[in-house]
Amino acid sequence: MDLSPARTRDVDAVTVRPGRPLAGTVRVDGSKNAALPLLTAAASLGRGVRLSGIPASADVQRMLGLLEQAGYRVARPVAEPGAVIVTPQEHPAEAPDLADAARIRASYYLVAPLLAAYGQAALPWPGGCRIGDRGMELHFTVYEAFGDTVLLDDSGYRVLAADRGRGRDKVVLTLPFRSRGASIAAICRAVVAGSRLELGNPNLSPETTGVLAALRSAGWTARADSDTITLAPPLGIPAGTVAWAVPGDKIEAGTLACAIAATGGEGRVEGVAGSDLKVLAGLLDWAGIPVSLAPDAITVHRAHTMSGRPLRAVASLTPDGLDADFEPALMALALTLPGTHLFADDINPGRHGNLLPQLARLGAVVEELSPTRCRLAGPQRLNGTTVKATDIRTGSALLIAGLGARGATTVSGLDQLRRGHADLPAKLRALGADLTDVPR
Ligand SMILES: CC(=O)N[C@H]1[C@@H](OP(=O)(O)OP(=O)(O)OC[C@H]2O[C@@H](n3ccc(=O)[nH]c3=O)[C@H](O)[C@@H]2O)O[C@H](CO)[C@@H](O)[C@@H]1O
Ligand SMILES: C=C(OP(=O)(O)O)C(=O)O
Repeated sequence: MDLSPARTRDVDAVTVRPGRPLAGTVRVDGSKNAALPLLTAAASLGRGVRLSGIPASADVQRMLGLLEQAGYRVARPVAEPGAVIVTPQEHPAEAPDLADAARIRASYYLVAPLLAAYGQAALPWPGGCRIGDRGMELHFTVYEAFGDTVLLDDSGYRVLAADRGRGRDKVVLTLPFRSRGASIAAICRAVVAGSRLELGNPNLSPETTGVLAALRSAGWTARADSDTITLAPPLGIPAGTVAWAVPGDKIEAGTLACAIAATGGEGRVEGVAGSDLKVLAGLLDWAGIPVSLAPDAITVHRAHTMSGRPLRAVASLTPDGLDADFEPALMALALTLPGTHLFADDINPGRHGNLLPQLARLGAVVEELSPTRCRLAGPQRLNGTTVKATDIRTGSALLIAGLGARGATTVSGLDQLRRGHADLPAKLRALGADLTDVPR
C-alpha cells in the first residue's frame, strides 16, 4: 500500500509566486532520516514493534516495502494513519526482491534485518540523493568487526554472517569519522548478534541517539557520550509491546523556518523537538532573525531591523555541528539577507554542484570558492524561471528562493522532493504561500 497522498503523485512541478510574508502555524510530518533507522532497528530486534509517526514520504514507503520483502510483516492499523507494526515473518520469501534498495541511500540499514532473517544480506549499491561519491566502506568495516564476510561486485554487496548473525559477545570498534550510517549499522548489527558494543568516535546526531533511546525502551542498555556509544543486551526479553514514535522532521521544520524568515514573515512550526533545531536557531539568531524554541516547536518572529551578521553555515558530523541537510535552505534564505555569507558542505561534495546551477538560473550570483565552498552577498533580487529539484534539499531550497523571486518560478522534479517530504508545498501553502500544482 502506498501511503503517499494520491493528489501529489500526478504533479511533477509546482509554480511559486511571490506574495505576502508567510504567517501562521504548521505541523511537520515524521522525519525520513529518523524513521528509516528506527524501522530497521525495529526489525533487527526480532519481536513485534509498533511505530507511530511514519511519514508518507517516498523513501520511507519504499523502506516499508523492502522490509516486507526482507522477511518482515508490516501491519498498518487502519485506525491509526502513520502507525505500523513490524514483526518477523515465520516464512520469509526465498528470493526477496530488493531492487528498490538501489533507489534509496538508507537501504544500507537493511543489512542487519536481512542477517537476522537469512543469515546473509545481498543488496544493490544504494541510491538516494546524487550529492557526491557516497561511500560504504565504513559499513563493511563494521560488519567485518562482527566477524562477517563482505563480498563486493559491480552491482552490489553481500554480507555473510556465521551462525545466522549471532556470534561475538563483545565488539569494540572506533570509526575514523562520525558517519551516521555506519554508527547505526553497528548498533543494529549488535542488536541482531545480541552482543555488547563499544563504538568509538560515533555519530551522535538525533537520528542516532533516537535509535539508542528506542532500544533502551526494549530493555537494552545504551549510553552515549562524545567519545563512545556503549550498548548491552537485555538480561531477559522484556514483556509487553515495544512502541516507538518517529520524531517530527527537524529538516522539514528548519526548511519551513527558513521559508518564513526569507519572506520576512512570522510563524510557528510545530511537532518538532526544539532541541533538534538548536544549531539552526543559533544561526538564524546570529543573522538577525529572532526565533524561539519550545520543546515541540520553533517560532520565527519578524525581524525589526536588518542588523544581522553574515551567515557562516558549515555542514558537520560533530555532535554540535550543523546537519548538512539544513544548508541548502539556509543558502536560499541568505539570498534575502544583507552581508556576505559563507557556505560549506564537505560531507556531501556534490550538493553545491546540484543547487548552484539552479540558483544561477534564477539570477543568483554565488561565488564558488571550491566545489564544496561558496559565498554570496545578499540581499539579491532573483527572477523566476523554470528550475529543477535534482535532490531533496535542492528542491526545498528552490521553493524558498521562488517565494522571493520576481514573477513565477516553476520547480520541476518533485519526485525528488517527495522522497524526503510527503507534501512540502502543502505546508508552505498553509502558511500562505502562492503555490500552484503543474500536472504531469
Ligand atoms: C538516510 C540519511 O540519514 N541520510 C543522511 C546521511 O547520509 P550518509 O549515509 O551519506 O551519511 P554518513 O554520515 O554515513 O556519511 C557521511 C559522509 O561520509 C561518506 N561515507 C559514509 C560511510 C562510508 O562508509 N563511507 C563514506 O565515504 C558518505 O558518503 C557521506 O559523504 O547523512 C548525510 C550527512 O549528514 C545527510 O545529508 C543525509 O541526509
Ligand atoms: C541526502 C539526503 O537523503 P539520502 O541520504 O536519503 O539520499 C537528504 O535527506 O537530504
